[in-house]
Amino acid sequence: MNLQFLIGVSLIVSIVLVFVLKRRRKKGEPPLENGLIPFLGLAYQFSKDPLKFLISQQAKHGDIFTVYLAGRYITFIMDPTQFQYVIRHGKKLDFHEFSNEMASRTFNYPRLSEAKFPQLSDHMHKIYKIMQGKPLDKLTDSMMINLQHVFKWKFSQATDWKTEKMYQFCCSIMFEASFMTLYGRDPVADGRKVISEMREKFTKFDAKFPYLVINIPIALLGDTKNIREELIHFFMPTKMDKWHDQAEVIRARKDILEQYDMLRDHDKAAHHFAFLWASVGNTIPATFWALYYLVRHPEALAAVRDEIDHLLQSTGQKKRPEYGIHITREQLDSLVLLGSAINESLRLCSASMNIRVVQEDFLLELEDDQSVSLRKGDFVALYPPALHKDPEVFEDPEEYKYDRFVEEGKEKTTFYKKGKKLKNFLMPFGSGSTICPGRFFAVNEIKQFLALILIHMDMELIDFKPIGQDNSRSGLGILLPNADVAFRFKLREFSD
Ligand code: HEM
Repeated sequence: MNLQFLIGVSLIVSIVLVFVLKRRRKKGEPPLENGLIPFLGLAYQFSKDPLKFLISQQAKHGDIFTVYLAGRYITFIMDPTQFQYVIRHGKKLDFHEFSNEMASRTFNYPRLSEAKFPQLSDHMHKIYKIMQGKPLDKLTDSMMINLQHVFKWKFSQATDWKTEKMYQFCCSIMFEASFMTLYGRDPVADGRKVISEMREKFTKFDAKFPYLVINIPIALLGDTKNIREELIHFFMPTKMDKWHDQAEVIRARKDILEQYDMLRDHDKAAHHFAFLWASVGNTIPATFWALYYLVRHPEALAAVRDEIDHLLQSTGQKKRPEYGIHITREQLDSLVLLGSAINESLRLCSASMNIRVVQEDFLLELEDDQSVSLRKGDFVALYPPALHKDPEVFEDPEEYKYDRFVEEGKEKTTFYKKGKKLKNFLMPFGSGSTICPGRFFAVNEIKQFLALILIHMDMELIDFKPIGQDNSRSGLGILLPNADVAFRFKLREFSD
């Protein structure tokens, strides 16, 4: 038998199998697209350009449809006026099962099963409150101090133009300052060297993160397994015990993890590593896009800088080279133009898919007496980029408008679809009970970074060629740029 014959036979068998075994749509269920390739279904078409693919399915089937993607049936709800009906069904549409499995596999700790680790998941979620409300003030103040340490160390000499790659630049500053704010530092070892080693390994791990999430065996991902182990080892309890000035949220996580004898030191360290990923994995690219768009749009940069300069004046602070700026959380909140510029860049670069797993067969009731039958084990997904790029909600959605989220000097929160005011119009942080617990801190960090750099630096792009987005982590959070971009900066002249 020759090879061509064998390939031909397997192809025919696969097509017959797909046809015989393919799922059929039942009454009340959404339109179904199985695709032709066994197991993969339409995964290839989806991964090439998720937004384009989903919009084409929407044009074909309407706002709700089910697609077979890499072994999973996923029902997409495309109409944002219906999102709240999915979000409020926390029990029948659960996220934790999915995230727990995915996170334990990706970061290499045992699954948080109730039988083995009673209430561990609950305890961990309660701790997230320490990143909101009053405790956020302390975290924010500490970030400001650490950011200024890094700025002073890196830029005191930048009196002449200095050129750097912008993503690298944002990554090194945000990684170091966020790490020190959350985890503190070892007072004896050369903290800066340790953090920079960790950042290099983190960047390598992060590049493979999307493959781990979709369950590609780590053995096929080159050196990733060793790098992950090295990263986990940074957080072994014996090492962390030596670090001073840890944030309350990290101390509380350590205390909780210590209460579970079934967890090995390695497992505890892996949990800390997972939290590190959550805290910088999206914040770094989000910071990059926020800075990139501002530097690319000088009128936006000037307006935002003006707002910050006014705040400094009104609080009696002067821009001085010694980096002693203090901006409280309330003052950060009052910077509406800066907040709007950040929201606008999040609108353009965030691609976090909100996924829920259907816990039992049930009828999901939607607005206007609509309903849809869902099957146990299927996924339900909201894909915010379709909302973020919807011209009915955001006029000229491909354009960067730094003041899109400002109205009469205040934050604008009124956006409409089909004449209805949307409850969820910007969703970079997920939604409902699983919404990102670090979102307020994240926005504050980015504001602080931008405020400091606008106060202290003049900046210009060197590469004017517009950059695109790397779609490989589409569905997982903030997209990375598909290339880094050179820019130059120097210290602004300070006057009395
Ligand atoms: C721009 C920056 C950030 C973005 C876009 C982002 C986005 C997200 C998203 C989409 C989720 C999943 C929520 C869901 O699917 O419903 C999430 C979860 C999470 N985020 Fe963030 N995040 C950011 C920054 C942060 C920061 C700074 C921290 C901590 C300091 C943090 C901590 C977490 C944690 C711990 C979870 C998991 C929550 C759970 O266990 O349910 N995030 N984030």
